[in-house]
Amino acid sequence: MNSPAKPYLIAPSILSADFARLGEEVEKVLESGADVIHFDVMDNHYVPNLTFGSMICKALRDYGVEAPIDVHLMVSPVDSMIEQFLEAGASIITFHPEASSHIDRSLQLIKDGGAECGLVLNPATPLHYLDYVMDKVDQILLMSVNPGYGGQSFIDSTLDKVRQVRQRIITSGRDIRLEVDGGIKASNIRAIAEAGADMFVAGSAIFNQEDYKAAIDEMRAELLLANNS
Ligand SMILES: O=C(CO)[C@@H](O)[C@H](O)COP(=O)(O)O
Ligand SMILES: [Fe+2]
Repeated sequence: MNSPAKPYLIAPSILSADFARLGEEVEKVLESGADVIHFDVMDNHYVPNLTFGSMICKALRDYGVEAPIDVHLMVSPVDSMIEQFLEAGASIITFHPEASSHIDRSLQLIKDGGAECGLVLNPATPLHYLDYVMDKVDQILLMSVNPGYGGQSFIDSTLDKVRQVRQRIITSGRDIRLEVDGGIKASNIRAIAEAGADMFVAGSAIFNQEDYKAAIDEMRAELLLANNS
């Protein structure tokens, strides 16, 4: 059985939003039914692209955004960025284990700062990174594209990985969210949910549409059809 323990969460990635109007974009996507704001931090070192830092996260909080902000750190090293994002009001912070020298310490740093913590595994990153942290993580993020850019195609081998991680979560007996990120759209979200995911990042499939609500509603309709029994 692949049944997730929590309702499905849709997390638009602001990487595909209009940065010149970021506050309005975030407001609009939340009004359109988004559950969480996914915040992609890239450093032109761990990944070959550069986005935004903690000041933008703080600016969104100051603008009045109260929804959970899910910070996906694609940076190396990670610990100084974790501290900055804790101060900036991040709700969830995930990082790539190969970008941290001391994975357990980085996870504990996030927890001690009052945020939820998790690891991100790239398409070719093995699951063994999860072996000794299942008692600690609140969330596991499986990348379904290679990190660095929005608008890429979903890598199908992720589905098997999702099934395997769902089994690990069930075995752990803990309530750990399983998030998938990259190339998600209405046409594939149901299969990803049926494999065991319960949190879905979508950037281009939402922000590249005229009507954000229609895009999110279409994804929710597909999720309602997901058969997890
Ligand atoms: O972390 C990343 C890319 O590195 C993602 O969060 C993307 O921003 C998702 O964008 P789409 O694939 O949905 O357009
Ligand atoms: Fe992301």
